[in-house]
Amino acid sequence: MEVNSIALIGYRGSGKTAVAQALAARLGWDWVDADVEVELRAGKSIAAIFAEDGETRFRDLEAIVVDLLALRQRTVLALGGGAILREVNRKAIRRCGAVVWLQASVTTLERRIAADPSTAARRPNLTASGGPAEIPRLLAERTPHYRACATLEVDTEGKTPSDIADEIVAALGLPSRR
Ligand SMILES: Nc1ncnc2c1ncn2[C@@H]1O[C@H](COP(=O)(O)OP(=O)(O)O)[C@@H](O)[C@H]1O
Ligand SMILES: O=C(O)C1=C[C@@H](OP(=O)(O)O)[C@@H](O)[C@H](O)C1
Ligand SMILES: [Mg+2]
Repeated sequence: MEVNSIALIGYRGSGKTAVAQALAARLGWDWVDADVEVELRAGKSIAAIFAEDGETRFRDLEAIVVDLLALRQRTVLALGGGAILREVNRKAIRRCGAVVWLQASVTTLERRIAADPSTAARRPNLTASGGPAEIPRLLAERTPHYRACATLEVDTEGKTPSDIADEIVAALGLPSRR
């Protein structure tokens, strides 16, 4: 099957947003971030949606956005880390030509999340503990879903987003502009 769209999945901090931009530049495609689209629809940040309307409202908006974005052609789609939680989203994601699971260790995820200035607005606590403590359990819970959706798995440890974009282009056999 010809690959005419790519979805990036993986835990928070795996690099979906950063790699989507690098990958789209290689391919001459558009890129889009599901979290940005949710914020535009809600007219507020993800942290504000969680605080004022609750996580379920965020997940409902995310499902609408995923359904629409999965129809795009020549687009790299950066999903939120929890987009794979709903079966309806997993079905939509599988409609993309390729689904790439970006992987990193818990330590690396923790470090990237803590250093990212967008974390305060985009990554509210998902459990009562919140913070780094929730990562190992949620990653373990979500891993079967990432695995079930992915058509390609990429280890991001020690690689830059640019390296990772090159690796994906090569693995999918797509023509690169570089
Ligand atoms: N391969 C990488 N190596 C080092 N830092 C990275 C890498 N990928 C992403 N980052 C950084 O980690 C943070 C989270 O990346 P982001 O792309 O927002 O992840 P995600 O969208 O999967 O949550 C950002 O500050 C980003 O610049
Ligand atoms: O893992 C999650 O459930 C979430 C991940 C975030 O996206 P990133 O994976 O881009 O950080 C964002 O969608 C929201 O905070 C929920
Ligand atoms: Mg992101």
